[in-house]
Amino acid sequence: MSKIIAITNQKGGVGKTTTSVNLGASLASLGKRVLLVDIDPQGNTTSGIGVNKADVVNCIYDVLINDVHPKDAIVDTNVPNLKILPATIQLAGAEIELVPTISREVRLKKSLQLVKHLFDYILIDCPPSLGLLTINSLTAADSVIIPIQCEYYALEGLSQLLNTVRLVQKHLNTGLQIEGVLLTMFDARTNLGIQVIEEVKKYFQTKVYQTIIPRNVRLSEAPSHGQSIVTYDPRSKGAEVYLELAKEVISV
Ligand SMILES: Nc1ncnc2c1ncn2[C@@H]1O[C@H](COP(=O)(O)OP(=O)(O)OP(=O)(O)O)[C@@H](O)[C@H]1O
Ligand SMILES: [Mg+2]
Repeated sequence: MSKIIAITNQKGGVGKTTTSVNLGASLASLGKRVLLVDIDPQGNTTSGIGVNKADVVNCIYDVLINDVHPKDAIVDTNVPNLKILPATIQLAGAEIELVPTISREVRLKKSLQLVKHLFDYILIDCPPSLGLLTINSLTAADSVIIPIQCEYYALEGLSQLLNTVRLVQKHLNTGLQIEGVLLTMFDARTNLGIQVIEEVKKYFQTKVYQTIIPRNVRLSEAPSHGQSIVTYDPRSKGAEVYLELAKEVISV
């Protein structure tokens, strides 16, 4: 059975893209057929997995706005079992161009329905906003993973995100669930990180993944080499924890 998971948090720089790429590659290394959907105009997942944006013929923009079939936009990555529907800067216009279009919130859902059967997991890397691209992602998804950075302002804005999830559940996608909450960039040397973990666990309880992603320099280096951690440094702590997370995701 295939599952569409949106990796979302409107807060910037919390580890959405790092999680999309490395969870995706880890699931693929466990034999799952995975599609990454880059719906962030920054296109960090696209470049981070080694796709040269200049070579992209059709991107997610063409799928959302020009009715291009997703099969004509999906490309292979350097990881077996892992494909990507890439984003380029063209997508920056989509947020505004979608506003007057018919069924603007369900465009991604309709497109992904056409290819869902080809994959075990579809991971959508959301932009840091709650605009129409994120609404499309939440409408298309079966569930959401919310990465939360282990730092002081971590919980700020979370009620707004959860409110958006509730609104989408009410009006657009009644089946939408919270897949899990992922603590990222944990630094064991600070008390603050431990406090954030306690607070997030108090709030989300069993929804919080056992796997906590620590700060790991190899994870931050990998994208500049166009690689996931699975191929960049499979022996690193970063590779180990994302593999653990993949096993947790599969186990539910
Ligand atoms: N566990 C980690 N250890 C070290 N660096 C990390 C880790 N996770 C993410 N980073 C780095 O932190 C920065 C932000 O991470 P990332 O791009 O994944 O966040 P994001 O939520 O996708 O950001 P945006 O909101 O801009 O899309 C990046 O430079 C990334 O390499
Ligand atoms: Mg990102």
